Parts: sequence; structure tokens; C-alpha cells
Amino acid sequence: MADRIPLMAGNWKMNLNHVEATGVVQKLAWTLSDKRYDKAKAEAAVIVPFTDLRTVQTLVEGDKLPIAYGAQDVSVHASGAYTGEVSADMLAKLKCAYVVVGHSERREYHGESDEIVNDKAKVVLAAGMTPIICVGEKLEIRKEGRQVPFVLDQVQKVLADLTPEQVAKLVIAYEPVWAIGTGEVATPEDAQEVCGAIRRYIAEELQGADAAAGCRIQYGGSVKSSNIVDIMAQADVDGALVGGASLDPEEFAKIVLFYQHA
Ligand SMILES: O=C(CO)COP(=O)(O)O
Repeated sequence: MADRIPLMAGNWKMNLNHVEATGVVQKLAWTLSDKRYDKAKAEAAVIVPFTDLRTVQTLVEGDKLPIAYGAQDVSVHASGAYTGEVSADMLAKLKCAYVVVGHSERREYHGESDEIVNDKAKVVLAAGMTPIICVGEKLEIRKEGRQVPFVLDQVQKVLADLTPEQVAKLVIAYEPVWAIGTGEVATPEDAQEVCGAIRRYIAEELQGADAAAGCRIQYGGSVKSSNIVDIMAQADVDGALVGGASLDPEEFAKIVLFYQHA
């Protein structure tokens, strides 16, 4: 994974208000600097609720913190009468680096299809940000042993109409739904099986070898400091999308600093 800097992104989900966010981001930055964090070895990002973004931006810019930040969702629409929605341009104006699209919780509770996720990825790219596009199978599919074809079908749909240059820059998060928030972590081999299959598929069937070599593929699902080193040892895993463990800045810092123990 020569040129791909691992991306360790903390998805806070609907946790931590903007006041709490200040404390968590400050503590994360402080812990990283104390442990001599090297940005060239891993990129740290927090994916926060919309209401925290302005606060996190002010903190990161004001104190020049080595932490990227982003949003958990975006509207497919540019502007207009869409009550409750937030546009890609609004997120770009807040200097978001990343926007998560197609998280399994959005798919499950808000009916997001692969086609909607594809549209969201496109609006994020058009606004100059990087989408973190989530895919992953549910337990039934895993039990039937169909995880690879299932996820590749999702990948084909969510990457539809994207150029090789766009795919080379984006992030795909493989998050098996059965491993999210359950404590049930996929084995490093399970993660590699699917992440490797995604990269090969992009190389051979979709946007080609350069796109596949550039694109970062994360694993997500019950990642903790105690399992991250083995997960990151896999050839096609370029980082992690971390839920619960990212709410504790000391624990998340250990995950970002995995390379110190690799
Ligand atoms: O959904 C996830 C990250 O997006 C994973 O959540 P947990 O790390 O809490 O399992």
C-alpha cells in the first residue's frame, strides 16, 4: 500500500454536542502531539454531527491542529425547498475534507439505496470534498457466504459514472453490518478478503488499475486499539472508520497511532 496514507476516521454518529466536541478534539490533538504523531504515517479525521462542524473548524484552523474533519451525510440537492437537508456547498464552505455517504445506518433507517449513495458521492466530489462511501453486507448474506459478490455489486452501483481520477481519490469503507456496534469484529482475514476483492474489481472491471491503486479502502466495525494493528497489517486495508471507540480521544489516538506498534 506504498503511497496510500492510512485514513483513521472517527464517525461520532449522533454523539457529542458542539461543547463536548471542543473538549474531545482538544484532547485528541494534545494526545497525538504528546505521542509524536506523524501525519505521513496516518491521517486523523473526525466525522461529526452537522451542529459541531463550525466549532471543530474554528478549533482546527485556529490552533492549526493536524486533524481533518467532515460530515456524516449530505443532500443530493444543490439548494432549495428541502427542509432539514444540508448541501455539499454548505459543507465545503465549512472546509470539510470528507463526507460519509451511504452509511449502513442511513441505508437502514432512511432507505438510502445504492443509487442515492452514488448521487451523494457525485455531489461531494463536485464540491471538491472526498466522499467516504460505505458498503457492507448484513449477517444473512455473510452466513450464506455471499459477502464478496454482494459487496462488489454495491461497489459497482455506488461508483457508477465516476471517472478513474475521481475513484483514485475517494475512500471506500467496508463495514460489515453485523460487526457495527456489536463488539463482533471481522477477523483481519475477513477484512482483507472483501477489501482485496474490492480493489481487484475496481482494477479489472471498473475504473482500472490506477484508480484501484489510489483509492483508499477502510475497514469499519468494532475497531479498537486492541485489534487495529492486526487489521492494518492486511495489504488492502488502508485505514478504519471507527464508531464507538472514536468518542474516547485517548482510545482514538491509540488507533490513529497504530503504526507505532505495527
Ligand atoms: O459504523 C461504524 C463506523 O462508521 C462502526 O461503528 P463501531 O466502531 O461502533 O462498531
